[in-house]
Amino acid sequence: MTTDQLVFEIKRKKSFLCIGLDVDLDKIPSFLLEEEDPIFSFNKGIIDATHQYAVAYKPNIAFYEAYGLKGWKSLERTIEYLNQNYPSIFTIADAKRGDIGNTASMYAKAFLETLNFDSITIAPYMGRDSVEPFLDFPNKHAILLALTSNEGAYDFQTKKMNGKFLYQEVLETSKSWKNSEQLMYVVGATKAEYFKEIRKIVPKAFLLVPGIGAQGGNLQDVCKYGLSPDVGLLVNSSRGIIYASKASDFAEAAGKEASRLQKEMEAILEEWL
Ligand SMILES: O=C(O)c1cc(=O)[nH]c(=O)n1[C@@H]1O[C@H](COP(=O)(O)O)[C@@H](O)[C@H]1O
Repeated sequence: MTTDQLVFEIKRKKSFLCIGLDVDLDKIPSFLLEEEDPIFSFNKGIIDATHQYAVAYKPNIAFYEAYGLKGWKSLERTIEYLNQNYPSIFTIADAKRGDIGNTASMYAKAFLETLNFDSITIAPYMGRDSVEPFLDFPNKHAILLALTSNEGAYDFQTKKMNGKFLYQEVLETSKSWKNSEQLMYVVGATKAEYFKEIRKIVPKAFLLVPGIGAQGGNLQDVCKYGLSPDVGLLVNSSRGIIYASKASDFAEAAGKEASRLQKEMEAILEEWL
């Protein structure tokens, strides 16, 4: 999907909500465990109940790899279901990959071609050749970890290098890479005080913002300085939506929580656009 198409969908749906499909078999309703593919059944329920409120879905690959071949099959079915039934939804493989060039090319093929996601999250610390293979695919995107939502973000990302924070160096340097217009960046909602500086470096780029809900980040704080002229935000919630209820009404409860966030986003967009 092109960035323009994503912006169009955000304006059409009045939403920049991304829903994280981080499925844990210990947390889904027990009746689903009797199904042939409980993870896919859960995802299908969540997607069907929330798609009108969201513009993106982000399965975190760890939650599928944890279940071996079966988990990988569930991931494959989930992305196929999204691509076939909701082709205007932006899809993110939250895989946090990063390796030397020829290996990066195979990761890119795996997620952007074989599984056919629109984008993938990437750890940028191996540098240019570890990222550029993901940008060789037209209309696909690499989402670089810039300033992450976790406490450990302060271990390296806010350390100074050449007088700049490491996350600033990631943002600035990556702008010079081939096809850099296909880059997006992860910035945690728990780091809202950094958005003003970040927008000075990447005024237009899309930011994927996890950390609202379960991690305590706040949508209003993110939007204060995080919005770009064309919105430029995808705000993710995983546990806060998909486990809104752990009973048989899980899909309905997820729909309600997604709708609540969409309405909050609509009010923000009305003022912004
Ligand atoms: O790349 C990510 O999506 C990510 C980056 C980051 O800085 N923090 C972060 O929480 N994430 C992911 O975003 C999701 C957050 O989930 P919840 O805290 O349940 O909403 C998880 O899949 C995390 O792995």
